[in-house]
Amino acid sequence: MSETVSSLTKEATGYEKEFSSKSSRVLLKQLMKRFPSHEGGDPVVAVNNIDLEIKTGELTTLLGPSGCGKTTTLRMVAGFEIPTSGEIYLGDENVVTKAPNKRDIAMVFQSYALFPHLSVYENILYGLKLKRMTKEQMHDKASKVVELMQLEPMKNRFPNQISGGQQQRVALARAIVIEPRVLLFDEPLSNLDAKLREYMRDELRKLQRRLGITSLYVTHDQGEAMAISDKVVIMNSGYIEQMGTPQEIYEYPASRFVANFIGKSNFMTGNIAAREEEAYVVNVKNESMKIPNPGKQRFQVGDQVYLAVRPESIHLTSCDGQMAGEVTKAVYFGARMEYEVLVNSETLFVEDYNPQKNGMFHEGDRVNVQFDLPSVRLLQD
Ligand SMILES: Nc1ncnc2c1ncn2[C@@H]1O[C@H](COP(=O)(O)OP(=O)(O)OP(=O)(O)O)[C@@H](O)[C@H]1O
Repeated sequence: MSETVSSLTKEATGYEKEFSSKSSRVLLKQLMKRFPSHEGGDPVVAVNNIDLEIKTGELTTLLGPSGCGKTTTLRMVAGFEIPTSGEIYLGDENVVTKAPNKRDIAMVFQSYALFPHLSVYENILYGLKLKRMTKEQMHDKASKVVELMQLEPMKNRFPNQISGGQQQRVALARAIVIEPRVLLFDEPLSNLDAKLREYMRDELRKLQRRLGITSLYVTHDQGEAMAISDKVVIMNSGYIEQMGTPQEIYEYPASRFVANFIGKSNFMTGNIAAREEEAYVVNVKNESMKIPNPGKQRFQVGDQVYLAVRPESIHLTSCDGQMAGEVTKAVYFGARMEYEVLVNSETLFVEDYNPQKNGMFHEGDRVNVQFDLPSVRLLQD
């Protein structure tokens, strides 16, 4: 493992200067993919008229449950799948009709897809053979990437003689050596164990930032998406549910689907009782709560809404609170406590990240529940 954990991104090698001028934005316009049904039923709409822009140098992640259309979108950008309709721009050029190898894109796969009969160095050199270059230029570029990715000690080994993490670094080196305009990642870390995965995730992000490569990344792992992305795109049944920075998506989810997909959330139903300049008054069961309005929502009096409350935005106290409840479950995790609390016949999930200071409660305890009102979100669906 020592070779694997040596940093991918040591001091600048000068390579990044050559690279950065090649980056460019990706624009998807009304992109759609419909697959014919295999069993004579309705066709499958895998991607449903999506619009998406990935700015130059940004890393955007497609995140969503299995079957939501992430991989199909990525494959259309790569040119492996032909869209039913819509446009794909790389820079200012619509590349929809271009073959994959003419798009100036490189892809990193979950399976690494290295050539087993070629050494690490030959694998990296391989992509350059398709370019019009002298041997000297090819070796110059390959050597720079070997240095950048710290693959020198293993450059003469074959893929089966290095670890999974090292193989993925070679796959990444092979992708960046051709200096593509755009880098595509299809669940690149899924085959690695949890610790290495986290390490590689951070290294990959550092490298991507340093080289400024416009990147589109597919994962179903929300932690990975939050950690590496400039923007996260949440997909659901072929649609884009929401896109934004990780913080926007977490703090301002646009729907219950997003609030539940990124992190956990409690949902309580309520009715808008009054609208004030800076807040909504919402009736929840027999209580009334004043929720500060962050300015993005427009509800009318009488509207039914869902109050989305993150588990860490609910505090338990033995003193004053907004509602009374009973602890039905209490689990100690050291750095945090997790509780289930029965309030007005609904169970709320609560996390306390400072239990030593805030005090611990036990199953059966009567508690008062305090909501951190500025972080409560009102959602319509
Ligand atoms: N070649 C195909 N023929 C028919 N249907 C397909 C084909 N490829 C994908 N689909 C369907 O299109 C939908 C989207 O699939 P896609 O692989 O893009 O989802 P995904 O979000 O990447 O899922 P996962 O996380 O499981 O890889 C699914 O319903 C899938 O069954």
